[in-house]
Amino acid sequence: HMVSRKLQIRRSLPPGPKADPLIGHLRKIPPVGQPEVFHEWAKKYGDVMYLEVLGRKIIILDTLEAANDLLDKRSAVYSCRPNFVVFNMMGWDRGLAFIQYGKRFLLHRKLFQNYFGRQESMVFNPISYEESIVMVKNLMDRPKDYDKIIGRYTTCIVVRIAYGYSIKDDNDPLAILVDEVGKLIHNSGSPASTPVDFFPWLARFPSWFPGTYYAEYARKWKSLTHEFINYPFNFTKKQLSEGKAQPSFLSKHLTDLETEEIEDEQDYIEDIKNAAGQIYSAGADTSWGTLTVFLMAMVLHPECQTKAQAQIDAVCGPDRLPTFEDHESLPYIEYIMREVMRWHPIAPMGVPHRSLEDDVYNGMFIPAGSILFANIRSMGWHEHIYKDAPTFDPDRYIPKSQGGREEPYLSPFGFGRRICPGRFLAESTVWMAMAMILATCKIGKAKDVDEVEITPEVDFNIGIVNHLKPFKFTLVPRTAKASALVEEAHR
Ligand code: HEM
Repeated sequence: HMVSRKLQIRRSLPPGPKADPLIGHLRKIPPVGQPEVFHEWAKKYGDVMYLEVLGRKIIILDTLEAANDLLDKRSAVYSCRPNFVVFNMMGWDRGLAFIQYGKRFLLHRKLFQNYFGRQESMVFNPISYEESIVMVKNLMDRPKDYDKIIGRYTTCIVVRIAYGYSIKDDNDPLAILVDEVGKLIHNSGSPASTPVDFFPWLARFPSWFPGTYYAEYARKWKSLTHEFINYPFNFTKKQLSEGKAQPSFLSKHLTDLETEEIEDEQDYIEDIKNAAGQIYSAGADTSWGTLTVFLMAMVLHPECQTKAQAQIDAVCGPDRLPTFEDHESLPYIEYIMREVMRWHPIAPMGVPHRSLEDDVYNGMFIPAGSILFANIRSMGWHEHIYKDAPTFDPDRYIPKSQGGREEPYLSPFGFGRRICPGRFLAESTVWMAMAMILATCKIGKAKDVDEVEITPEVDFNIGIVNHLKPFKFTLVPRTAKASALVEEAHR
């Protein structure tokens, strides 16, 4: 009887490719290019696919409809996370992204939502504007350092917001910590090309794994994570006690403590400390990666750059730089941003959710404990929604009322109760950087020794957040006037 029931359940699981005994689909899942391969499979097996890897039940959602139906409309069931063993061992266990559904999750979620709501996030606009000027100034001076400069832009913003801390230069102790931790997070999914690195998110030690690679790795890095979370925390605490603290997420919550009744104050301080740490660990690399994709798009599509610059010139004229006030008047910049995020989302399969109860969807059985990935990358490839999907084409978002196709904005920020709480801040930082770069810089193809233009390859380092490998291009001030405006604003 048990066997027949098991068989019945198995039969009604979502379809998927045939699995190997014990290891399941492990050998079928490629180490890179997973979103692409899953999308191909989905054409054969359907929008909701079932895979099994080393005993873990995995569901891949290929359409926005399926992701919304489950992760959003049934969010009471689908808002937990898998146990991220490696990250927890490294000391990230109180960061919202990794917290399991429950009381602590609700607390952290509230902390983020109250501080980073749509309205609330507008308070950060002046920070993004200021930092974008520093960024273009540095880009003009040292274009070859573009990757570092853009990374510094996004880091400076989140660190100011989280701690009221201003990073001065590359030797700033916090800048160094951020670089170190970036490397750490990037390497934690894939120790080497072993079969475990099938998903950077789910890496863990299977019992047969040689040695104790992760355990050692995690131990080694735990103190660094600790330092990363504690160093700026202690800075702000000290500033507060000296009456010098700049407004920030942390200073607000530490100050509120003086008037609020909190049951376990020590524990609560741990929570706000880790939430502040999460602002910069979740907020910097993501926006950074997105902006390097933007640069790539501009190198490959000079026609889009020209169009954007014509719009900026028409709206801002020659005598001033773009500001957030221009957002409505510069729709083409908004379309470029949407298209960058659809073209190459830097978290192409988002962050996995875990289901808490058995469920049935369109006749398919989804067992409790399933790990669900929404293939955001492939959602941008559905030709019936995105015409010529592989092509970078910001015009696809032009409204119907203006003769356009009005294709929908494919939000890269995830779903349901886990949707990225920093999305409004992310959009404004990314938009500001794009507008400022387009207004003041000219991006082009680099030339090789024979004066032949180099067309860079779109090639990513794969991690939790994908990052374009360094590529060659040119960046110069658009005009002497643009350069002078930046110099002046920078002073
Ligand atoms: C372009 C930039 C960004 C992208 C593409 C991005 C994308 C995402 C995605 C896909 C998720 C997972 C959502 C899900 O599980 O369904 C997420 C979660 C999260 N993001 Fe972002 N994000 C960005 C910027 C930011 C910023 C600036 C912050 C800082 C406030 C932030 C804070 C977080 C946090 C705390 C979570 C975890 C939420 C949870 O587990 O409940 N993100 N983000």
